Amino acid sequence: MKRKHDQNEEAAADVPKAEKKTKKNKKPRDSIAETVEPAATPSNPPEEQSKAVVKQSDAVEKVDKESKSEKQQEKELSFSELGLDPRLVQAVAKQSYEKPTLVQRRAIPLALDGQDVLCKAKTGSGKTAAYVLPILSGILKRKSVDSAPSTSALILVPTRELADQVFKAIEEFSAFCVKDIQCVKLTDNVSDAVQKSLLANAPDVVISTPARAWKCVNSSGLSLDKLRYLVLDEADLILSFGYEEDMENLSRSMPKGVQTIMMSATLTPEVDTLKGLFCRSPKVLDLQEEAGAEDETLTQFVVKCGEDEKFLLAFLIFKLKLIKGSSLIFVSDVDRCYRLKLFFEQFGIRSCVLNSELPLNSRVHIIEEFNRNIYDLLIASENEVLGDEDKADKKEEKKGKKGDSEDKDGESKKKKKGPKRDQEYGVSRGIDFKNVAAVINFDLPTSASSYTHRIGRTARAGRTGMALSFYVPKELYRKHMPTSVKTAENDEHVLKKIIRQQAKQGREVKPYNFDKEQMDAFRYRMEDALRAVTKVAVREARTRELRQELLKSETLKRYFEENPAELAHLRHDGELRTARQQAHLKHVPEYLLPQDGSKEKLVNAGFVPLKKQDGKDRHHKRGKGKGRSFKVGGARKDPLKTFKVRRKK
Ligand SMILES: Nc1ncnc2c1ncn2[C@@H]1O[C@H](COP(=O)(O)OP(=O)(O)OP(=O)(O)O)[C@@H](O)[C@H]1O
Repeated sequence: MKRKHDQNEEAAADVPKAEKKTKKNKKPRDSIAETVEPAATPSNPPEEQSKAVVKQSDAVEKVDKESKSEKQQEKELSFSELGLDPRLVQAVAKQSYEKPTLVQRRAIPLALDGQDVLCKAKTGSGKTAAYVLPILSGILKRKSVDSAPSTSALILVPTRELADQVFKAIEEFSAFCVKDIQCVKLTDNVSDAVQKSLLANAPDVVISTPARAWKCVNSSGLSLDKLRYLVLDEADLILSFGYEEDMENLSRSMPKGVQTIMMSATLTPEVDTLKGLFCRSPKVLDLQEEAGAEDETLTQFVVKCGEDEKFLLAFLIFKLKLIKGSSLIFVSDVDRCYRLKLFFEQFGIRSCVLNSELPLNSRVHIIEEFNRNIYDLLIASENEVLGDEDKADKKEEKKGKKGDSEDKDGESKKKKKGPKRDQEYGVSRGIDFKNVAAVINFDLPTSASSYTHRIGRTARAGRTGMALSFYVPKELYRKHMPTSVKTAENDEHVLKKIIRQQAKQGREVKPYNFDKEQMDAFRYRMEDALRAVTKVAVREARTRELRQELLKSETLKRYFEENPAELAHLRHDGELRTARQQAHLKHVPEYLLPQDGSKEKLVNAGFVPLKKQDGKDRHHKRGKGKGRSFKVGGARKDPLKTFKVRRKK
């Protein structure tokens, strides 16, 4: 792919690096002192020297205080101080956003100033508002002097789900200027004629995936002549979704002087390529590090376990309700979604499934319902559609050939499977799942960047959250064939990359050990349930759900459009019942439960592991009836060290 790099751009891109270097190397006291007062030299008499030292330290303190208060002041900035249109500030207040987030404080003024911005900020940090608000503000300003309709902004996103989400955000932010902002998304399944008519009135903002956008530009449905803003949201993913050609075509159709804003959770070579195609000397905001560990609201754990133990752990965690709030469980492929759902069904644990096979309407509805806390458990698959992001990791880390070829193989297989599924689907990419207490990587992703995107679904916008990932060590891989997945072969290798990448961001991924003895008491139930979840049952479940969802999605679509209230009653977490039903598994007998009455939750994160193994045997077994019960000792303040389960009365 050709790049339009010019020297200016490269120089501009280097600026933040240089700034960072000076920031890192700068010892504030020394360097500030040098500029404030000359250092004592032999020519200065001793009293003068001591006066100078006193002066120096006074001055240093003053500057320190000033820079602290500047930072503090910046932190306390309100939306109304950012220079946005008052109608937008009003809409933001309606959303109950108290203060702008870091990315909003930094990006909004630059965007309002007309600068190209390339922004790297962590997932869930509020990037959508950071570009939507200044663009809407700019459009409103233009409209106050020129009301002629024209498409001013094109927002490109990698997935349909993300397009829906951005569309909703724009609807909300333009609540007080509805007449002045027309927004259209091109990702709905409508005929070309309908799409043309939507674009005929030159809506102010167009949201699309690159493929749709190019199709419309190419067919003259979408005119970019008056375009003033271009946004590439989730820029790191756009090329990995295979939109290279569309992006190149679009870049050639861009009029001069378009202001480009690129948002990304990671800065990959793909982002660099897009920067070359679309940006003029962008201001690069690397806010990932600046957000720093102090703002960290996410706790990350990894659990080493065998392939079947993943099912055992999941059963324990959800049957004993060890997580407070809703959880998003990631698995490696669509079959796995249904295997886990049917497994949960055996124990009466309700869950719903989200994957690329389901119709778009169902997917959107499932996400909406999940965000309304209707479901506690959502099982999602993503990898079978998106293997490509591994490339970025590999380019970055120049890994061994073996791993590469394996992944490429995997990729090509994945691509062959492609046509059946929606290539524009993406669960962990930019979708704003609200109030997710925990992300469970039931199957570890195949790359560190995928991990970043997955865990970004929790701990959003300052809320707390937890990520718990299972990984299978080499020696346990393929030791339980019915539950084995191919991706687990590289778990250890991927985990190393994940830990390294998280460490770069000042985040720690802590190992966590469950008490095997406690787990073993539940093992036979897990095995019973797994035996019932046969390949045939999984296949049937998959077909049945697809049939049901198609029915819900298509046949009922019009009805629900007319009766939106009824939509609330359409659930997606019903039992599929394709596996042998074992009623006894739905109840956990008392003798299996811990003896003490209640259970504590992990502070703010919602998760209470069974027991932390720290080498000391802190639990006391007690004989009781035919089963075992246990009491966990340890500090009460640390919920990681204790857990109690409420007995059924
Ligand atoms: N200033 C704010 N105050 C409170 N909540 C906010 C603020 N800005 C955004 N949010 C909320 O934070 C959540 C995450 O925002 P958003 O989806 O824009 O994040 P993001 O950085 O784009 O994440 P991702 O990289 O995963 O797409 C949303 O629910 C949004 O409503």
